[in-house]
Amino acid sequence: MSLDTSQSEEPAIWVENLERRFGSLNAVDGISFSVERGKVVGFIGANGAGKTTTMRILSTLDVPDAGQVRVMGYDVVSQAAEVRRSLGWMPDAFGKYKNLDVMEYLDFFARAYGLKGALRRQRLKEVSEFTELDQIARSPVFTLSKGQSQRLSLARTLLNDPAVLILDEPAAGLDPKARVELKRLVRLLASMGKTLFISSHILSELDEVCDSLLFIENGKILFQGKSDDLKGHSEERLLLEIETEGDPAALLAWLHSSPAVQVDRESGKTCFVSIDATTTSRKELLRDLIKDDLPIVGFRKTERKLEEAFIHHLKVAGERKVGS
Ligand SMILES: Nc1ncnc2c1ncn2[C@@H]1O[C@H](COP(=O)(O)OP(=O)(O)OP(=O)(O)O)[C@@H](O)[C@H]1O
Repeated sequence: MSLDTSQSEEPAIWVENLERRFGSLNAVDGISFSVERGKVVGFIGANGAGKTTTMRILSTLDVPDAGQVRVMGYDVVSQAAEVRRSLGWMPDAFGKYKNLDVMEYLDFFARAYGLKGALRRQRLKEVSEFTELDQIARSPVFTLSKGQSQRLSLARTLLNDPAVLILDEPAAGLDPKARVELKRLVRLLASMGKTLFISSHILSELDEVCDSLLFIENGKILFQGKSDDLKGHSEERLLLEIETEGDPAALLAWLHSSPAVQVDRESGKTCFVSIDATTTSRKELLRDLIKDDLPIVGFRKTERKLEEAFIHHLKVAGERKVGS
C-alpha cells in the first residue's frame, strides 16, 4: 500500500522562497505563500510580473532555480507524477485541433489521462454537462467562441477530477456574459471543495469569487490577504466620506488636526478619511465637526475600490519603508 501524503493536512499549495531566473532576469524572485485546501485565491499582477512562470512551476512544467514548492503535500520536482495526478492546469492559450469536434477533443484528452471504458464515458458526461458543452458536443472546435473555448479548456482540465486547479488568465478576452458564466463555474467548483488558484492582470476581475488575493510585481509578492482588508473593511478601521458645503480647506485642516482621523485624499468638497473604530465612533466625529460649525452635508461609511485600495496599500508600504 502506498502512503498517500495528500491525506495529510498540508496546504493545497505551499511555496517557499521560490526563484526562477531567465539569464539575468529574476522572473520569480524568492516568493513564499500558501493556499489552504478548498480556497479560491486570485493571483494578480501586470503583464510580465511572474504569474505564468510561477503557475508553470506549480504545474510541474518548469522547475525552480531555488526554493521549494509542494502541491497537496507532494514536491513538484521529486514527486512530479503525484502532483500531476492532483492538479489541473488551464493555460492562457491552448492549441485547437481543427478536425475534432468538442466531444472528440475531450475524448482524446480523457484517453491521454488513461481513463478507460465506462469511467471515461462517465467523466466525459460529467464535465461536458458541468461546462454546458454537451449542448454543442458536435461543433467543430475551431468554430467555438472565446467563451466556449475557455469552457472547453476548463472541461479538459477537469477530466481527471483534480483537487487543485491552476487557471492562467481564464477571464482574458471574455465578454461580460462569458465572464459571469466563468465566475459561476468557479463558485461551483469551490463549493465542490476544489482549491483554485487563478491569475489575472485585472484587479477587480476576481474580487467577488476569491477568498483572498495575492499580488505579484517584478517577481515579488506585494500583498497577500483578503480583498476586504485591502479595501479598508476591518473591525478596527472605518472608512468615511465627509462632504462639506463650505470651504473644503477648512474641513481638511480640521480633519488633519484631529488625532483620531487619517486623511486619505480629498476631491472637491469631499474628504475620504479613515478612523480607528476602537477608539473613536462615527457619531462622536460627526458631533465634533458640527460642534465646530463645519457645514457638513454628507457623512457616509465607504470603501475603497479594489484598484484604489491596492495603490493605497503600495503607498502605505512605501511610506513604512522610507520611515524605517
Ligand atoms: N522562457 C523564458 N525565457 C526568458 N524569459 C522568460 C521566459 N518565460 C518568462 N520570461 C520572462 O519572465 C518574466 C515573467 O513572465 P511571466 O510570463 O511569468 O509573466 P506573467 O505575469 O504571466 O505575464 P503575462 O500576464 O504577460 O502572461 C517576463 O519578463 C518574461 O518575459
